Amino acid sequence: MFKVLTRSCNLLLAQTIKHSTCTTVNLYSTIAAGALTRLKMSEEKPKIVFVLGGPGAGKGTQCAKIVDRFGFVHLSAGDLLREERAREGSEVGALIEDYIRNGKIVPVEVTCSLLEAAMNKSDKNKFLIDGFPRNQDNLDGWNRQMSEKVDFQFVLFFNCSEDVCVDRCLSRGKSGSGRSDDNMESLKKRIQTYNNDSLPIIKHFEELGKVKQIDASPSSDEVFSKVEEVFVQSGF
Ligand SMILES: Nc1ncnc2c1ncn2[C@@H]1O[C@H](COP(=O)(O)OP(=O)(O)O)[C@@H](O)[C@H]1O
Ligand SMILES: Nc1ccn([C@H]2C[C@H](O)[C@@H](COP(=O)(O)OP(=O)(O)O)O2)c(=O)n1
Repeated sequence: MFKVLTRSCNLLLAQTIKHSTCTTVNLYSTIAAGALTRLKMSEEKPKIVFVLGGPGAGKGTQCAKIVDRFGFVHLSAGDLLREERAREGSEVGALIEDYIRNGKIVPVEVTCSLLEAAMNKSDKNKFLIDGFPRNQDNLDGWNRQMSEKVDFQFVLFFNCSEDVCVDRCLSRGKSGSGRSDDNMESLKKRIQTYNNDSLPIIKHFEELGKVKQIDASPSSDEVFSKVEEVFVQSGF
């Protein structure tokens, strides 16, 4: 993401130009101009879209389609937490499992660091941040650690009734998601957390005029046609 290497190459090229013959200077100038353009592009802050909605609303499903159509990188906070939980030697694995199983939101220090590391690993400049920020702690941590480093675009909010969300999660569990929270007991807590902690965050972004709301109850292709409109209208 942040191309320090490009900067060094550029300096090297500038020094080479100083000590070269005229023809070589022209050649190197052209290369240097290219390097400069790349440097300028790489210095642009990454564009961020937050993707929110109830558990099972279809966030992951729609993100996969947005990646294919618009070239975003999909970073799911839940997936990153599950990966970290499964990583051998992780010091926070047990903590993550406890939070996930009980439908609670993992402290932001863990989640935000995983998100930042995943962004830094990528050479792309457009990110869908799925399932984050999910409570005030998530939002405050993001504002402290990341908001200055990114170019926030909007919140894509998949709105869906509780019954549809529950049905989708239970079917996902039955068809072998292997998730320790796709069961009725965890779901009750996840929905409570969503209503109490996540909806106020969506409301906060709404007050800032930053929410693009989509009805997530139709088929996934129908939902995506609305998503597509939002991204095209937003210049992607
Ligand atoms: N529009 C839709 N209609 C019916 N089922 C859907 C739709 N979108 C997603 N699903 C299914 O519902 C489940 C939850 O979707 P997922 O994208 O994993 O949701 P989330 O990321 O919001 O938890 C999955 O099994 C998925 O295949
Ligand atoms: N910002 C986040 C996102 C997810 N988590 C944890 C708690 C959530 O219940 C689980 C699962 O989240 P995920 O986004 O994968 O799934 P659902 O939207 O709930 O279907 O991960 C978290 O602690 N903090």
